[in-house]
Amino acid sequence: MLLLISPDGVEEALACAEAAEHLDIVDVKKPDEGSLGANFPWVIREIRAAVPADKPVSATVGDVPYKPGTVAQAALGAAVSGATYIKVGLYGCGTPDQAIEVMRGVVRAVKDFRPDAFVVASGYADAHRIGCVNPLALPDIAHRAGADAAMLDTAVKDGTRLFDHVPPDACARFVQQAHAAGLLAALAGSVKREDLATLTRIGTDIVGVRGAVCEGGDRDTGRIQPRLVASFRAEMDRHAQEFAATTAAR
Ligand SMILES: O=C[C@H](O)COP(=O)(O)O
Repeated sequence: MLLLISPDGVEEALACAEAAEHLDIVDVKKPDEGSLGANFPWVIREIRAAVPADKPVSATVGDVPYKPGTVAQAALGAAVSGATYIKVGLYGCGTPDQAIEVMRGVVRAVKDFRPDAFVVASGYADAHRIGCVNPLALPDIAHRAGADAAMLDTAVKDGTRLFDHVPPDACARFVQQAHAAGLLAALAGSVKREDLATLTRIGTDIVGVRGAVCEGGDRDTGRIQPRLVASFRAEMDRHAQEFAATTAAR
């Protein structure tokens, strides 16, 4: 399982760079603009320059409206700024057809510019709270749009977590459907260390975190700490080893 960490700016990206050996993807975000809030192009550029070259930089395009042209142009902006993972939160899409239309525009805009870029279609585990597309439709949406991964996060950061809204069995189906479509499955949403056993068992490819690696576990007032990134990674590795041993013993 890959570890994606979401800094809110250059200072936290430097903390990620310090912990680079423990993480896989640095995900530029602007949390005060929403769960998948988009940061400025110059911040993406500065973070790309600050993070070791072998670590991919991801950028969120925002909690986007159902405006396919606007979103495609924003996604290209993230790619031009140096992100190679482009994440789109389909906040304003009420139906799978709307979400596919938005994602098709993003895939074309990004891949025309950079064919090896990795496009992530993200829905929200707590979609029922904001009236957006069913989270379990994301693998099919991502597949039909030509994206590379389907993701879930939570829209409302009020302490509720991924599994409060989409229980482990449903997340397992999400992962299976993504894999059946040839996609990676990424899961996030106030994930904590105690969720790692389940995320490992169900075959999650990428886990996204912020709060869990911030001081005090607080994604808003805490700052990302390299030592928390290292200990989160150690816990991931422990679960991966335990899971491998259990599977081998069967
Ligand atoms: O993409 C991952 C998100 O930044 C998750 O943030 P969170 O762990 O604070 O919910």
